[in-house]
Amino acid sequence: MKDLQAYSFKLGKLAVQSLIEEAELAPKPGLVDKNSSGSHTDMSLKTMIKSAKALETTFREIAEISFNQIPSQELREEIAVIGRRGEQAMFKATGGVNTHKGAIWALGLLVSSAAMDLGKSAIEEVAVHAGRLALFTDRNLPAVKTNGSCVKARFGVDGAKGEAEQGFPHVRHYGLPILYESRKRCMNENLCRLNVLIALMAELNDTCILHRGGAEALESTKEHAKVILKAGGVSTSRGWQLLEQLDQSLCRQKVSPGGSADLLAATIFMDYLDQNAKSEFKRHEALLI
Ligand SMILES: CC(C)(COP(=O)(O)OP(=O)(O)OC[C@H]1O[C@@H](n2cnc3c(N)ncnc32)[C@H](O[C@H]2O[C@H](COP(=O)(O)OP(=O)(O)OP(=O)(O)O)[C@@H](O)[C@H]2O)[C@@H]1O)[C@@H](O)C(=O)NCCC(=O)NCCS
Ligand SMILES: Nc1ncnc2[nH]cnc12
Repeated sequence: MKDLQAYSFKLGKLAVQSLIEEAELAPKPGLVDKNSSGSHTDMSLKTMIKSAKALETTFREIAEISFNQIPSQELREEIAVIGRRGEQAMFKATGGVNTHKGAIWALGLLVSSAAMDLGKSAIEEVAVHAGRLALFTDRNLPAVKTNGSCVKARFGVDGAKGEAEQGFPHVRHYGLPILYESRKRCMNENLCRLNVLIALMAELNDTCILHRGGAEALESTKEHAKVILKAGGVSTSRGWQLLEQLDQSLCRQKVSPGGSADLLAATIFMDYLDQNAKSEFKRHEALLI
């Protein structure tokens, strides 16, 4: 019982910390960061931080209810209730602004999965189990039109739901690998995380970009992000210059890669889980010597 409470508390803190670190990271093209509000007129870094902090209870409750469970219909619907309460807490904290809806979804599922076995699984498995949970239908989902549902119907993309149901492939195949590869190249952590964002933007069918800018904006954003990666990433002077140009271009179009920002937060969270598991393993090894 003590383990459960301590681990749930930790997961809640790590999820919030990941959201705050994502929000602060700068310069992020079109997004809110510590330098500017990007393409947004209704949010600032202050709003993002307030929103993130208001979600700690949500993540902790999701962790508590997921302890010792396996992905199931019942658990899926239980965390949906908590997740929707989290959305209300977010709207209350931000005065009605949608800062973190996609992040509540992604991190909620990942927290649930991490809590199922108290951190004994490798992070790959955490993402895959989160996907299994997402595959259960939430029978209480209110039938409301969302930006995501309209865009998915119009452009035939998977969106946030599909990303989760497939076990977060963009986090596993792009986010985490580029984070590790950038660290090997001895970049500072800021640059490593900016590279993660760019790698996600190069591949993701972000429904936020599609909603505000259509298919043309999505394609040009992906292409521009790919050129940054080809230039060696944001740590090269050419890559940095291209990053600044991308920011200017997205702000001019009032387009924002909110889905990529959520998956950056998910990547940061998964990396913290991994570091946590490794330090626990070392602690056990030391006890055995
Ligand atoms: C399954 C849900 C995610 C709902 O799905 P739906 O398809 O209805 O999607 P949306 O309501 O539109 O929200 C999805 C948000 O996910 C982010 N996102 C976008 N593309 C992707 C992608 N390819 N992969 C992963 N994630 C993606 C994105 O969130 C960020 O942007 C938000 C702002 O977006 P936007 O809606 O465009 O902005 P608004 O201000 O509202 O409008 P405009 O200003 O542009 O006019 C911001 O919040 C970021 O987080 C998408 O917005 C899920 O939410 C659901 O079913 N929840 C119910 C509860 C539940 O089951 N919870 C369980 C786990 S806790
Ligand atoms: N930093 C950010 N700016 C705008 N929208 C976001 N959604 C998630 N993170 C965001």
